[in-house]
Parts: sequence; C-alpha cells; structure tokens
Amino acid sequence: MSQLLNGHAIGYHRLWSHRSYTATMSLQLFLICGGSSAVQGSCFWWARTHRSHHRHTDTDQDPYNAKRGLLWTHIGWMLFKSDLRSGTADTADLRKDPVIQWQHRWYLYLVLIFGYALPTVISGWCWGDWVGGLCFVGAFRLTVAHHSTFCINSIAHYLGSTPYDDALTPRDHLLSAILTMGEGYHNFHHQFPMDYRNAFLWYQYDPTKWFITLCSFLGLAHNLRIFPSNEIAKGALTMKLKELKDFQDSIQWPSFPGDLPIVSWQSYQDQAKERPLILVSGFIHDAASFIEAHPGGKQSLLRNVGKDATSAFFGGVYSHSNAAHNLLAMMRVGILAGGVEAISEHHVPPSQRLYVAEATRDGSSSLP
Ligand code: HEM
Repeated sequence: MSQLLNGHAIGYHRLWSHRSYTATMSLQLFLICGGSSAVQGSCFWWARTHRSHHRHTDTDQDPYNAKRGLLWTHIGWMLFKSDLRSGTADTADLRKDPVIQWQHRWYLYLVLIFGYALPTVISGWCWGDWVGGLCFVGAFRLTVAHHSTFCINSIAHYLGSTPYDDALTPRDHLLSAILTMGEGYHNFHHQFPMDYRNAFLWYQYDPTKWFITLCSFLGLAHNLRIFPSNEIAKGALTMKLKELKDFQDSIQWPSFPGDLPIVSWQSYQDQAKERPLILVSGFIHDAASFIEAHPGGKQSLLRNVGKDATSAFFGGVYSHSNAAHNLLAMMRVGILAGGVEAISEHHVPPSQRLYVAEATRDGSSSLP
C-alpha cells in the first residue's frame, strides 16, 4: 500500500520512465512529491536508469542485470561497489521536463520534507505520536516501499511464466504482482513497456493501472496508451505454439514419405511371403508387431497380407478410428510403385493434418 501511496509506480515508472499516459500539472506535482517520499533517487536519475534496464536487459549495461543473481538485482547493485555502468538511454524528454528538472534540483529538500518531515509532523500534530510518525510512517514505510520496488528487479525476473516472450528473464507471477502493487506482470511489461497497464487481463492484479484509470475518469490523466491487442495476441500465440512444438517434438511420428523406398508390386508380393505386409492407401505397412493385438482379430489382418486393404480399413469391413489410422501410419515401410488411387485424407493420418511447423528462410515447412 505504501508503494501506491508513494505514487512511485504511477509516476516515476509508468508516467515518466515509459510515458504511458499524460498527466495534468496537479497530478504531476502530487506524483513527483509522492515519488520523492519514496527516497529512491530523483525521478530523472531513476527513469534514466530504468530506461537503461529496458534497453540493455540481462546484459552488463543493465544496472540490475538478472544474470548476476537474485541478491545483486534486489539490492546488491546499489550496495556494492562495481565498475559496471548503466548503458545509454534517451533522456531528451526528461531534460526538457520542468517538473522533472525542478525535482532533480531540489531533490534533497523534497526527500526531507515528504519522506521524513511530513509523516512525522502529521502523526505528531494529529495524534501526538512524533516518534511513531518518524519511525513507522517514515522509516518503516520506506523500508517496505524499497523492498517492494526491489522485488520488481529481483523476483519479477526469476519467478513465474513467460507468456509473451522467453528470450529474456522478465516473468509474470501473481506473487510478484501482490508484492509490487501490480508491477509483477513483468513479462508483459518488458514486451509492451509503452502500455499503461502491467496486466491487461481483467482478473490480473494491477492497482497502479486501476489508479491511472480512475485518474483518467477524473480528468487528471489522459492519452492512456495501450499496445494493439492484436499484437499482444500474437505474442501469446507464439509462446503457446512454442510449447506445443516442444510437445510435438517429444512424440514419435511416421517415417517421412520421401524417406520410404518405392516398392514394385512384384517385390511387395515377394516380401509379403516373409513378413505380414499390408497395403493401405498406397503405403505398404509391416503389421508384424500388431497381428496378435489387433482388436478386429488376427485373421482379418492375415487375410489381407499382400493385398490392398484400403477399402476394408476405411469402412468396407470396418471404419477404423483416427487412433487406428495414426497407428497404421507408424507401420509404413514403403510406397507402392505407381501407387494406387488414394483419397487425400487417407494419405495423411489425422494426427498430421494440423501441426506446428517452423518457417524456414525459403518460407517452406515440413511435416513433423
Ligand atoms: C495394419 C492394419 C490395421 C490396423 C493398425 C488396425 C487397427 C485397429 C484398431 C486400433 C482397432 C480398434 C478399434 C479402432 O480403433 O477403430 C481395430 C478394430 C477393428 N479392425 Fe482393424 N486394423 C488394421 C487392419 C484391419 C483390416 C485389414 C480389417 C478387416 C479386414 C480390420 C478389421 C477390424 C475390425 C472388424 C475391427 C473392430 C473390432 C471390434 O471392435 O469388434 N482391421 N483395428
């Protein structure tokens, strides 16, 4: 809660670092004073560092490079001396922004006033607890707010899923979102940083987004930017297809037709005397491993050895299931020379009519 009251995520992060909406002067002043009370550096410094983090994520030019470990990203990058320097970031807009420059110039005084003096004075005057104001509303609130912000750099790069892109470390997780007042849908945020939302699905926890939406209703915030939902859907689909492709790659598939030998009718007849070969849809199958297990009986298979069993398999005797068709394709050992008339849907097993293919440079793709 202290994080939201500080207005740090609303102002420092989504307004000034990412320009994801515009705010009236009154809201800007409220947010810059609230942001000062968080004692996390001037907004100019913070936004510059944050832009550098986005531009150089997971590299040594990223001030909180997740590859350097959880402790480093959480707090180490500020505590320990290091020769690392933040990479370049465009700050032209921040240099021209009068509110940002004003806060940067008077930052120390603003910290003392809003970070310590105000909490102490309010508690002292209102209910006589000066020490409680300083310790609890001042120091304790700051500790909580600091660690809440630190969690964005640490656990939001370690915990959770990557629903939009898995090239870098940012991740989405409800726990990170709860700890950071909604900044925990970090995979989404790194993919679509110009979006004023960190979480765009209605059930995802993002109080910062709700606050900005409320300000928009009140006329205090304008031009709320959202990334085109069609493009967000593409990112989500890409990751789902990737997962499906991994699953697809873990499954065994029939031999690629181009890899099968072309067998003459005479050769088929000769070989069928040695082993139980059955012709279905132009493909020659070796049914040896299935003869005993065939639910339709051993004899129905043996009767068709060396023959064309296409019509029997596809309804002449029994209309086999997709599962039977898929299993049959695994038994392919050759293609009959000259072929036979085969209905195209009989040619491709049901399990291969829809599949995930990787586009190659020439735009072609092949069956799994
Ligand atoms: C190698 C080729 C074949 C394979 C892999 C195969 C596979 C199967 C499988 C998995 C079933 C269980 C039901 C289903 O999934 O549809 C089945 C049932 C059956 N098959 Fe085949 N089959 C083959 C060839 C044949 C042939 C050539 C005939 C007929 C001449 C035939 C006749 C039947 C019958 C009648 C049943 C139904 C059994 C029942 O439930 O009463 N099958 N087959």
